[in-house]
Amino acid sequence: MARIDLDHIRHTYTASPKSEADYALKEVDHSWHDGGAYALLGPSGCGKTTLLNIISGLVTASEGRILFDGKDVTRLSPQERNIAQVFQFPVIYDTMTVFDNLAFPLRNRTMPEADVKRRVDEILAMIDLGDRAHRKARGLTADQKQKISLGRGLVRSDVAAILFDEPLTVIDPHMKWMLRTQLKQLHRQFGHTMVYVTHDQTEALTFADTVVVMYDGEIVQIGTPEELFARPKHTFVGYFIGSPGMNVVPVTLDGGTAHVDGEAIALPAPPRERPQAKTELGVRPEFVRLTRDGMPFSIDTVEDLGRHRIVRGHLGAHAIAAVVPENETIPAEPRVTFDPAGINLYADSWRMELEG
Ligand SMILES: Nc1ncnc2c1ncn2[C@@H]1O[C@H](COP(=O)(O)OP(=O)(O)OP(=O)(O)O)[C@@H](O)[C@H]1O
Repeated sequence: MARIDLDHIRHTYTASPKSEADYALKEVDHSWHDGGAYALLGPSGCGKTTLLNIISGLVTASEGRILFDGKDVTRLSPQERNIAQVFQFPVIYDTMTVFDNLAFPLRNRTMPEADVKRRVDEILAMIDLGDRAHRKARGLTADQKQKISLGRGLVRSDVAAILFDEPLTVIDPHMKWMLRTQLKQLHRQFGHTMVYVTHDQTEALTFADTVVVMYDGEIVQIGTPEELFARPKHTFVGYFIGSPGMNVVPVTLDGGTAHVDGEAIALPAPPRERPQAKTELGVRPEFVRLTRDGMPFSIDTVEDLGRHRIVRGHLGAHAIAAVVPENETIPAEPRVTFDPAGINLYADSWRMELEG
């Protein structure tokens, strides 16, 4: 397994890029530690696959270097980098049996047959295909074939990293949950460096220790699921992670107070700098309280999810969502307050540090 250093990587698919907008991947300069479980999370087109393919060697970055354990692998092929990669759709040998598909990467490296059998049997149990081991892959369903692909990615324990590109797209929802849990267990057991691309926050947050959130060709935050929830560095992170996402309202600032539509909101502390830029206040629905005192609030809808309700309404012209626990009553004429512990401030979409 390897530490991965992304040294000032940039990538463009354009022959002669003229501006930053021509880069599918803006500058990435990070170290990912040996044995880490990383998820690359972001919407379609934000550059996740480009970054993953740069790590695997399927794409050579236009600029910068990539190092595995300090060794420059920028110009090396995926085989030379010793990487396992699992794609969105099955990549298997249809005419081979399930067992032989899984054994192939091991036999290629001349592993003794007894060890091949032990390892393949372990993986077959994990992907729940033990009873089909000696069937040809050709006759299997799409999700069974994808499980073989996943198994092939996991079968070797001597790879530098295992890369997954939306590997569970064709798997049915229940199996998805099981495989994700097993991947996590496997990671704990063997400590592989794993990088997992997805646009699904549940998949990212349950799989990874560290989530890398991408937006428009840029990494906007790298953090634990808890950090992304409590302190989104960019309004996009607040909006993209969480269900519903963070409420964001434009404010003007006056020391330790934010003003929205003539209403004053006490901040936990004044911001360190005086921003010239567009300022916004972000508060997750879990920190919005519906009370009898506070700012005027009109309710549009109440959605009962069993354990809590999601109340959507308006503070002046601004849409606000609140999560209300099942055991709390919603006042007949509700007003709204924001728990200071959940308040974040943003200048031009980037989080501002507060004093103290
Ligand atoms: N081979 C290519 N040639 C030209 N442009 C490309 C190529 N591959 C990707 N792009 C462009 O680069 C940008 C990033 O694409 P990329 O596939 O890396 O994003 P993504 O986050 O993985 O999206 P998705 O989830 O849809 O795969 C997009 O604007 C895409 O159109």
